[in-house]
Amino acid sequence: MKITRMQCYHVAPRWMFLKIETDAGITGWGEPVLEGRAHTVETAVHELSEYLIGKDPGQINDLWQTMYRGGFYRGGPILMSALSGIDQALWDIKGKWLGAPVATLLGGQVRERMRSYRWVGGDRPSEVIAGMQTLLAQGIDYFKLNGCDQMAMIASSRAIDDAVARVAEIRETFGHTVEFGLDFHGRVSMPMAKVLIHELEPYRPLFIEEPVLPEQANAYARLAAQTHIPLAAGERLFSRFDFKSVLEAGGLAIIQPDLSHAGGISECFKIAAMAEAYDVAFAPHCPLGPIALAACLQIDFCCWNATLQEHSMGMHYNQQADLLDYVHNKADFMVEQGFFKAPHLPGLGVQIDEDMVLARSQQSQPWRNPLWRHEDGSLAEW
Ligand SMILES: O=C(O)[C@H](O)[C@@H](O)[C@@H](O)[C@H](O)CO
Ligand SMILES: [Mg+2]
Repeated sequence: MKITRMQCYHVAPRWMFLKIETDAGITGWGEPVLEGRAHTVETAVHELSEYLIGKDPGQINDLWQTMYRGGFYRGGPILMSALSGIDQALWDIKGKWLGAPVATLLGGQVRERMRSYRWVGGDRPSEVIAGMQTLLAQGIDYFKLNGCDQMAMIASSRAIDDAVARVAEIRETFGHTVEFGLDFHGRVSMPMAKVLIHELEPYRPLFIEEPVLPEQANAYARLAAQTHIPLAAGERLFSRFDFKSVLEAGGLAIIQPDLSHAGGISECFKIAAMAEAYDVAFAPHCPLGPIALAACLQIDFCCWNATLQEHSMGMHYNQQADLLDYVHNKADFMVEQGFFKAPHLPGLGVQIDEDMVLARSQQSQPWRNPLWRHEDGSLAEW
């Protein structure tokens, strides 16, 4: 079998799908996207395609190493997002060719279902209680919300109190009938993370995500030493080599690589194994589309330390389209009592509505995250 064509499709809300075609008539789908930089990633996919057109798609390991090492420069969000989506599509082809889900090819299932969690509130967390009440009525009791609004390097006690009050209200309203992660989203400086984490300790959130920016990853161990709250990060780390230093330094209880940014199925399967050696849980980041989620689920069902799966159903970014709009086999991705079922179809297990992708790709607008400013006019971390 040989790869004959690779084509990217930009679709609402902010995703990009890659279709890889072969001379055997088998196609594979991937999601090589970096939110807000889709066109840059598309160019990287096009450049990497020079290593793939005419090659055997089944040679995933060699194609991965060639794409990673062949261009001298390696790693980082753009190149690794391009590589990730290509890797996903190659595994989709391999599974379809062999008639098995990717999880089966990677050694088979270690669980019967996978715990998921649902976003509530938006970029500036609001209506969290109402959102949780609505979803709790549907049997969903695991959530994630942004833990704070923008936060100055030395924040006011009012800003700290606002963040803590939101969490206190969750516990006052629901007690411990709900679990929730707090995403600091890299908005908080190290000094303020110490203060916020200390103030949040009594409310026992399930985890605190990106307590500081990835550039401050050396602070995770110090922050962990002051709290019992599990710390999580990883959506802005892009390979085994990024995770290696973080795992060695310690501090993270949960790592959250994104299968569309951190090297795809091939790389994240290895990252999960590295984390297991350090007794660290694996919880793939996935605020993206259905192909990215399908890739995550393949890894979730064959990695013992996979614990929590993010998804974007009803997420605040999903304007003009929601998670399953481009999918034929929607039922395979429905969350039941908070859990995903095991994938059963060959490959990634997602059947893409190509007509809809083609139609919507004609009208898609580029997505950009907002630029936030502090009250003094300086740029704020979003
Ligand atoms: O945890 C999450 O989902 C993420 O922090 C998410 O909010 C961001 O990654 C966003 O997708 C960036 O454009
Ligand atoms: Mg996050």
